[in-house]
Amino acid sequence: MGLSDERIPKLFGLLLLFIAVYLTIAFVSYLFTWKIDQDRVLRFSWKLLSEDAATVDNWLGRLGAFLSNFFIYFCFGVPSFLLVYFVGRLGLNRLRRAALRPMANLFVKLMLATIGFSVLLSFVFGSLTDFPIGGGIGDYLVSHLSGVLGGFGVILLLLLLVGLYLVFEARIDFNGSPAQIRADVVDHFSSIFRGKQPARGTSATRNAPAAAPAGAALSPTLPRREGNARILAPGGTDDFEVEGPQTLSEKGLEQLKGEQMEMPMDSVGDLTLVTQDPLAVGADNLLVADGDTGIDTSLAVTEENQDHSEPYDPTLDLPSYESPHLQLLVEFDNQKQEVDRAELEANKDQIIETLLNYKIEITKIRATIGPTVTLYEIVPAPGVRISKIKNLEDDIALSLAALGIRIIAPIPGRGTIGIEVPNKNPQMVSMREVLESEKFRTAKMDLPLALGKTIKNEVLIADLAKMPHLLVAGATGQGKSVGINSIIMSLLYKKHPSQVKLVMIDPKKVELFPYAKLEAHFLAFLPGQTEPITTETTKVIHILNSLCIEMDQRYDLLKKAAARNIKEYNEKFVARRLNPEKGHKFLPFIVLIIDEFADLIMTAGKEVEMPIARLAQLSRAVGIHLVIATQRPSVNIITGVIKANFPARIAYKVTAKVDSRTILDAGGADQLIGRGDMLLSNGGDVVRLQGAFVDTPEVEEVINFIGNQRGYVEPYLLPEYNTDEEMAGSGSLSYADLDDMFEDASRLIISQQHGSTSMIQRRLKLGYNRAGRIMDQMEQLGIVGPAQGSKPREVLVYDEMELTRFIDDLRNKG
Ligand SMILES: Nc1ncnc2c1ncn2[C@@H]1O[C@H](COP(=O)(O)OP(=O)(O)OP(=O)(O)O)[C@@H](O)[C@H]1O
Repeated sequence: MGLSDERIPKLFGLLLLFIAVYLTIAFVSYLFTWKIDQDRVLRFSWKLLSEDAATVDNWLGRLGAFLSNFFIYFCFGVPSFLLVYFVGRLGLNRLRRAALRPMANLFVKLMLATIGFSVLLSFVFGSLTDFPIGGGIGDYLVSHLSGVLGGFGVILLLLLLVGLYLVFEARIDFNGSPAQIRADVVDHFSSIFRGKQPARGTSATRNAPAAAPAGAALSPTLPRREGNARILAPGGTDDFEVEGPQTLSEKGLEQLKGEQMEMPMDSVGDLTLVTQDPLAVGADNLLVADGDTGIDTSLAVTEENQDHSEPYDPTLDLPSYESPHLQLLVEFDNQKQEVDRAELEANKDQIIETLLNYKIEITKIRATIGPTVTLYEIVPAPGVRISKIKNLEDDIALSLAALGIRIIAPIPGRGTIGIEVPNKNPQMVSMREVLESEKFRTAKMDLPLALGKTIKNEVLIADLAKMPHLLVAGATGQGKSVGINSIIMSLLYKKHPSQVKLVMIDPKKVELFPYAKLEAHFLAFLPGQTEPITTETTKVIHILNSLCIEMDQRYDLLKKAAARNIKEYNEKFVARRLNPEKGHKFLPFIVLIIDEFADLIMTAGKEVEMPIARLAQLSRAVGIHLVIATQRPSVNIITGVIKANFPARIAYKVTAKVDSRTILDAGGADQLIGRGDMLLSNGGDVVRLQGAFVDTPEVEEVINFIGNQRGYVEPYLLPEYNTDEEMAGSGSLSYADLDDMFEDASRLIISQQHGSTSMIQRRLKLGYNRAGRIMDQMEQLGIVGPAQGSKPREVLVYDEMELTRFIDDLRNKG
């Protein structure tokens, strides 16, 4: 029986945990038994282990006595406990199969701390006690240092070391008040011990964009080294000076010469952060600030229940639910793929030459190596106009003639030009590595999506809740289905079934089919629906309208709770300030996923388009978000109405520039290279990403893992949508019956969201009777609610497009 790869690190982890516990007990015991045991241990040394005659008092026997004496007496004294802590952490790390790199960092830090503390303890307490408090190493260093620096000098040295640590590692800003500085220091150390990335800088500056560390720089004036090609790992950055003075960054080259730079894929190494990435917009930039939800809550009646017992925990509905673990996903071993120095040089030369052909001189080229493409950022010579390069974009691309060249002229916010050239050996970005990344694991977003990696190898996590809807388009076979799966996987990995529900629509009946197994956990559908994934167009229309009703109902709940959005509402509910007996309930986010909406638009047109538009316009505040995908990026599918309501868009490779324009309002998607290479646009910024890859078997593993667990007894049902009722409402009314001013009056009422007859009278200069008749017609069509005495009527339609649909329907009925 062989052990699978997966189990070996776990076994190792368990062993390390055992060692950590063993050493802890032995060390604690040493504190009490050292005096009695020390003679015996020193007498026998390591022979103690085989000397049956020797007896010791250490709670863990001769081995315990030997090891604790070795570490505490001979080595580091009491700070030896820090090393035991490290062994424990390493054990946990192996057990969870997390990234190893942070462990190396932790080891270095703990080692330095151990030595530092042993010196400190020896120095301060060494002469006061017989106990080897700072250990042999601490005593040795203190005796030598005091000889050289004197006692006072040692104190100063220790203070200097502490100061250096606080300035360089903890990045404490000493400008703050003493309390603030203290809080930052405590924060820093506690985050180390909690195993988080230590907090750096002050609480005030911590959220500011990271300062850019210096990067590696290479000069093209250096001899070419083909044949002796230096290897650069993806994410590395290279500068080439074309002319002009050598820059300081030359130093970087000297340090890097002949070295092989490898970067772990789950982190952004120093090299990648040479500059604030001109293209890669971090997740924060993608987030749209919570806007006004349009609900006037000032008059709303708050139904607050003053029960301040334990907060409500929605996850207790399924208390034993276990989120899928990362081992269900495949770990790709592709860290070895690198970009060849010769490849970089050749591309650089070709770019310079091509530009020279067009009489464009440049002063500097910098290369940033991403997983799929390398970005060459060019600084044009003074006097060269960016517009000239922009105009020559197509010619330049043609001259460079490699598939997938994209020119960004200029890179937004910088006076430079970007040329992206595909790497010979593109690197796969696995779902597992993005989900495993610190960024995803610590993401505090409502609906985090791990989309892939930027040109700088940074994992990009976007919050769907803030997008707030996503349009995904691209030609067939370029990665759209994989992309949709990675979006769903992100949610499944991060969320409990009580927190998010998925409504899935799949007219092609293939892509989303496996998710049916999540029926009792993550899916939401209509009552009486036999297949949890909706495929038929008529059902799709029902489900979309049902979601509109769900949205309206949620708005009502929010209004009653005087909450502006789902977050505020749920916060109140969790704090038990809303009474469930009055209809309040915890509201999960709802994500509607439509894989291939082209077929729907083609067959049902406005009937599908309008509820999608209505949802997209209004559903954000109540936690309903849409992800719609198509492989037919033409204007009759991605209509103006759809586009206007989906600011966040993903484009995979398309065949023609016009398709790219249809999706993104910009070219570029036609120059992608496929296989998950994509552009993410969020209201203007376009970021190139290599999408995370997840294969169907992996998806199935995750689905089975969840599906085989106990789920809800009742699935999450959306409100009934009854077309008959709607028909009955307008049944007696035909288009011809409508008043000539009906449309104008309705538009007025909807735009003002104020259902008053006197307003129609006043604004449209109509008599009382006529205005009243129009109001009745509106009620019959369900545009406004019934009369409420002297109060204005409730307006039931939120936007004019919905009105257009009503009127079109009526007109078509004749
Ligand atoms: N992120 C990715 N990384 C690497 N390869 C990918 C990635 N995404 C897709 N591919 C490759 O491209 C192939 C097609 O991807 P996918 O099935 O997602 O395309 P699609 O656009 O959905 O196609 P269709 O429209 O026919 O369903 C995959 O089988 C895979 O080999």
